[in-house]
Amino acid sequence: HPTADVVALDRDPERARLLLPPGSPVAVRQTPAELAGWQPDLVILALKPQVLGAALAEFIPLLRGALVISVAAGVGLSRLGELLGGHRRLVRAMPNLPVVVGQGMTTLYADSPAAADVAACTAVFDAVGQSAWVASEGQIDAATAIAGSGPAYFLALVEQLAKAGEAEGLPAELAQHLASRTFIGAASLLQQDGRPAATLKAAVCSPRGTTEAGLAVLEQPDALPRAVAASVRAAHQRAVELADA
Ligand SMILES: NC(=O)C1=CN([C@@H]2O[C@H](COP(=O)(O)OP(=O)(O)OC[C@H]3O[C@@H](n4cnc5c(N)ncnc54)[C@H](OP(=O)(O)O)[C@@H]3O)[C@@H](O)[C@H]2O)C=CC1
Ligand SMILES: O=C(O)[C@@H]1CCC=N1
Repeated sequence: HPTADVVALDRDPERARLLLPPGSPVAVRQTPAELAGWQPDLVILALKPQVLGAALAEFIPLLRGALVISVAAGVGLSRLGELLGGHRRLVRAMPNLPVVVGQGMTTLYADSPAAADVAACTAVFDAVGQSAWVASEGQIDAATAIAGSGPAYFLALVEQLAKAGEAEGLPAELAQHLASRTFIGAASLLQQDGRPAATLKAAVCSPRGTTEAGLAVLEQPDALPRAVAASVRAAHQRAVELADA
């Protein structure tokens, strides 16, 4: 936000500065103690679930009065509240990696949040893509398995498509280029056209053509449908496990 004072805390401030664009007004500090006396309105905790338990105590003095957003996969509001000394103005967010190019999809949940807090969180995550609030905390873990981890699934498919292209006789570099441009093109089409994926998929299939032949294999119940369902189930399960990490 152009008028906000933004401070990034990172154990390695030099590395953090390298992530900021030249001339960025964001200040970088190493420890919460360096911000003693400052009362931020909004704090985003972007630590791994496994380190939250050990790391959060030193943040408690900084957070008084702040709206706190955690992006940690799996870690529930009740545990976050305990780790933050009973802090209650808490929101769970699950963004995804495309936030770095302004195309993120973030899922949000809080227990009975104030309207102003909903508006503040929505503004933060809409600035880097789109956001959606879910009705129950459990849905955040399911959304993590879809949108949080999802970019990696699609990128894994691009990898496999490129490998398959190579196996069919294309040069490796060309196969990679074809696979990634096809992925980007299909995603742009989905975005701009507005019709559901199933409808656009049907538009690619010429009667008795090549796509039908490919999909007949890919969409066998034991192939893509099973692999995707099992992968999402494993990611969802892992989010639930991380609650106790
Ligand atoms: N990657 C993704 O696409 C998404 C990740 N998330 C969530 O974001 C969080 C971060 O994940 P991710 O960015 O992938 O992980 P990273 O390991 O890249 O980032 C974790 C950061 O926390 C720092 N850190 C570790 N221990 C401490 C500590 N004790 N005190 C202060 N800082 C510490 C790490 O520093 P150092 O490198 O020095 O260890 C690192 O900068 C996780 O909770 C994850 O669930 C949510 C949505 C999507
Ligand atoms: O892999 C993870 O645990 C995190 C959460 C969603 C994406 N990355």
